[in-house]
Amino acid sequence: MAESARPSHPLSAAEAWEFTVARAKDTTFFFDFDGVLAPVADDPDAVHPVPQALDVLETLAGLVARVAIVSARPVSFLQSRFARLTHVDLYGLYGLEVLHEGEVVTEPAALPWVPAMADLAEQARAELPDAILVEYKRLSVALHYRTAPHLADQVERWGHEQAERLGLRIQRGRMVVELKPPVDQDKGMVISDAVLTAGCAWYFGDDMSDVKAFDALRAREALDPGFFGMCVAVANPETGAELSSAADLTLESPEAVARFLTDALPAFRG
Ligand SMILES: O=P(O)(O)OC[C@H]1O[C@H](O[C@H]2O[C@H](CO)[C@@H](O)[C@H](O)[C@H]2O)[C@H](O)[C@@H](O)[C@@H]1O
Repeated sequence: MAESARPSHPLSAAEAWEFTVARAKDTTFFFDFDGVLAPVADDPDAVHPVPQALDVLETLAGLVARVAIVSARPVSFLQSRFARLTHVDLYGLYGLEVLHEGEVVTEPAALPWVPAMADLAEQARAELPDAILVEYKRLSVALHYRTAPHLADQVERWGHEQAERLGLRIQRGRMVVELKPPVDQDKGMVISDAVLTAGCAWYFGDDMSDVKAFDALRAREALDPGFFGMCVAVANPETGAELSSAADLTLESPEAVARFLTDALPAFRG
């Protein structure tokens, strides 16, 4: 098929698919994990991707240049959830970790922060109310108030004090405050690097950290008139409005994401 000019935004899903299919081998698909491939639940450890997502990601990876999951979860967690996907790349902890040739590679500048993060997780468990779920992720600590939303301000205050004391950065998310090392890495930087040689990329996200990934696609489009970026939001009651307003398209749920991709597969096969 002859290469057509990049479609302009706003555009319909059908227009976006048509353009993408025509340059499939030059296209990367990026997915956030929680809220995009997996439904949100009270316990972060109990979360699994929707089964239909596993099949469609693996199939898609055989049809396009690359499929990658870009998550705030550690790579080890993603591996446990996507063990049977052999052609999907994994970025963890906002890109501080990447799975490369079967090995987890960690950003060296972040490594000295491991002991401080372990101590911080212990301190959080000791000082915050029991209703706050403390998730230790080796290079960050997430403080979850989903089951105790009335404690949001207290968690926010505590997080700020610790960030100031230790020189950490704060990332807010859906009913969560996360403390991270002061290392320049975020989903926007992951996407900027990863699309340097791509002609087309899609990003599916639902949370505040995904806005930077959307911005990275927009910035790439502004630099390169040949590049096409498609930003897809997944609806939710917390950050949904902000994500939707920055997106080209909004889907209702992780199940809808899997359906949306599955429905597009026949077009890739001509
Ligand atoms: O970048 P992501 O893969 O989307 O990770 C963002 C955060 O996701 C997880 O928290 C969210 O999902 C939990 C499980 O459904 C939910 O309980 C919580 O309220 C959400 O914020 C994860 O636990 C965090 O570490 C990530 O930062």
